[in-house]
Amino acid sequence: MSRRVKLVLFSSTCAIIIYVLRRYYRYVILRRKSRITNTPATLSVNQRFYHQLCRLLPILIPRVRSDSFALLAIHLTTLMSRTFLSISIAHLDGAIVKSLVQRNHRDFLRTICIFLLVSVPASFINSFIRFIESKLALAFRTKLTRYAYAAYFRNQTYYRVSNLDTRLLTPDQNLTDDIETFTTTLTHLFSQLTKPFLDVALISWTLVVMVQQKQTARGLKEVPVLTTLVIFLTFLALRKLSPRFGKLVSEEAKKRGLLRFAHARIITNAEEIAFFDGHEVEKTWILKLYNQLRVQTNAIIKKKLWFIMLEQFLMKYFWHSCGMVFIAIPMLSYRDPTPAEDSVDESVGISTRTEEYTISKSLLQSGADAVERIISSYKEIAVLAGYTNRVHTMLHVFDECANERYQRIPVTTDDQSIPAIQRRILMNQQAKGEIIESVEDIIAENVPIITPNGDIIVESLSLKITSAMHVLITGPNGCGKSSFFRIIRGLWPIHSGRLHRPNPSNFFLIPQRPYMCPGTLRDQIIYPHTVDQILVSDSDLMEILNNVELQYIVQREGGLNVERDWKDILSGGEKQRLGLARIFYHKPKYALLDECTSAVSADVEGKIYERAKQLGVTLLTITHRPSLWAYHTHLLQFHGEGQWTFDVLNPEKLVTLRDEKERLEAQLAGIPSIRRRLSELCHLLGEDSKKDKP
Ligand SMILES: Nc1ncnc2c1ncn2[C@@H]1O[C@H](COP(=O)(O)OP(=O)(O)OP(=O)(O)O)[C@@H](O)[C@H]1O
Repeated sequence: MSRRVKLVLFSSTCAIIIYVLRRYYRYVILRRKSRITNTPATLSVNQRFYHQLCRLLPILIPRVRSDSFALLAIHLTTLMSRTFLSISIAHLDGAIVKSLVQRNHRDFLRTICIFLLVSVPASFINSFIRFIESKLALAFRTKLTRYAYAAYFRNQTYYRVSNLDTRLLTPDQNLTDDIETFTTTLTHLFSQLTKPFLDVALISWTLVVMVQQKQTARGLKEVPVLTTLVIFLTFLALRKLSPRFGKLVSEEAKKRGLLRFAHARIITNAEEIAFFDGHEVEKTWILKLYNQLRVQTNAIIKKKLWFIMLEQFLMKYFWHSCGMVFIAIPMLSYRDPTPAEDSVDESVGISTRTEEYTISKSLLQSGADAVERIISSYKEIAVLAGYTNRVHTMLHVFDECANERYQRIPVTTDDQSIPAIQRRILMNQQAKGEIIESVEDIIAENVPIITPNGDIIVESLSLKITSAMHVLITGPNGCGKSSFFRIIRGLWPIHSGRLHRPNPSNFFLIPQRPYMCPGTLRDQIIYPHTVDQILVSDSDLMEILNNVELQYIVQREGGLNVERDWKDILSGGEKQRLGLARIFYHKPKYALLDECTSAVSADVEGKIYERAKQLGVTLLTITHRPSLWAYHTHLLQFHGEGQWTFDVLNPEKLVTLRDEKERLEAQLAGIPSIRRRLSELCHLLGEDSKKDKP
């Protein structure tokens, strides 16, 4: 090896080592910084990205004997065969040119025929690569979607993610678009990168073999070193100047999700918006979100413009010039033939050199294309980093929420006037209350009711509800009645104290606006059971509908098996009664009734309550309706500002108190008109009112 080559090799190695060390140092500093500030590190191609990707890959390829692994193996084999085909096509190219220069008709026809024969599998393989790439992307997507759905529907994560945690603004988008884009980008990159790497390896090998066969040509040995150096320097320049595509596309995806969420909200609340004529407000809001998305997309387009320009200059024109120089070195340094060699037929020498030139040019061209693809996929890798982060964060948040570790926008507070328990919540510390599963009773021992935002509604609640009690829950708006249900059903965490309660399956909530699931009328009654889990016959279902005075609906809609958009075709009262029918099907230990009869007539309401009590269901009812007092034995009253009382309910006493309250209210309502009349009389008589005299 000459001194010049050694020097070039040494300086290239030093440059690579310095580069790797600098990258590592930057990663360590970034990690430390993100730990201190509790913020995620920047979204770029770094150790964090590799770490996240490595955690996702086992989900995509769980076992060697999985369909995704088989597809991956087929894909890799196909990519390899295409590389071999490219090399043989380059050799065939050279042979065609050689036969042309030699004017050898037979060889020319033979090589053309071989070329045509090779092009048949080559075309098939090209199309097959796309086919297998799509299949692989679909297999990855299916695996990841199934995994994510399992996590999303575990331990009420779907509720916790939206209500108790603020990290995922649009989980619907994470579960659909993000997973799809992540898997397609990953699969595409696999093809984009595997083939060029194979190409570079095999082409370099072929070129090195050719170089070794041409020991006589000066300058040939430096070509591989110089090529590597040019490629490395180009990579460094592009790496340094590349915008942060990962962060940009991740932001874009977030904004797209918010826009979609706003559209979904309009569809859900279309009737209310139409009644209010609220379209202008909604349009302004939607346009604002769209504009935010437009600005972000525009920023990406602009950044891409100059970056692609730079890429094109370096990898197309600069490399082309370098390639021509490298090919020219051995050609120009070709020494004159010795007298012995002179005897060889000169036309054979020229044709061989032309063949070698064509092969080298073709191979160098393919090699350059391959390296160009590797380097330009840096952009795509950055995009992949953005989506990897979104998918990884989604799964991480699902996991944390399932294990009751929530995060809202973190607030660091030393304000001593804030109660310690609230400070803990604001600083995202884990709930410390204790839940003990009991057989029958609900016993709360100093349990506070605290919203996910950390607002303390009730500081400490202690009571015992047995299955023989039917509890009426009343109080002003926002005092914590529904929150009490959320606490005993386990939707909200308990931050201190102790709660004994039966297994959550013993509770059944009927809200004011019951959820109508997609499916048949039968599905509505048995929800959340499916037809495979059904416990009763059709005649029992008719009996259930009879209990809520809804049997006519079967005839009206055309049977139990008919599918409708039940949310739209039933009236408010019918929906409430259908919701109540679920109690008669499931017969839970505790029915949590949250103003669920507000649109039901009093006589039907009474019948439903009586029937439910006969079935042995314990009723916990939130209501403002006095007509329901008669069906309850105890009263839990929230008075607001954290005050509450729990006592035996005496309906007669309550009726008397209510009558007195209504009488006083009526008297007070009359006072302004009495005052007005009095001042008129004073004016007519020209006298002062006695009331004004001291
Ligand atoms: N998911 C949530 N995140 C944060 N705060 C919430 C959440 N849900 C309810 N709250 C707050 O908790 C407080 C109590 O709400 P809750 O629904 O228990 O009231 P309520 O007594 O049932 O009122 P109403 O009679 O109006 O239904 C309210 O101030 C409300 O703003």
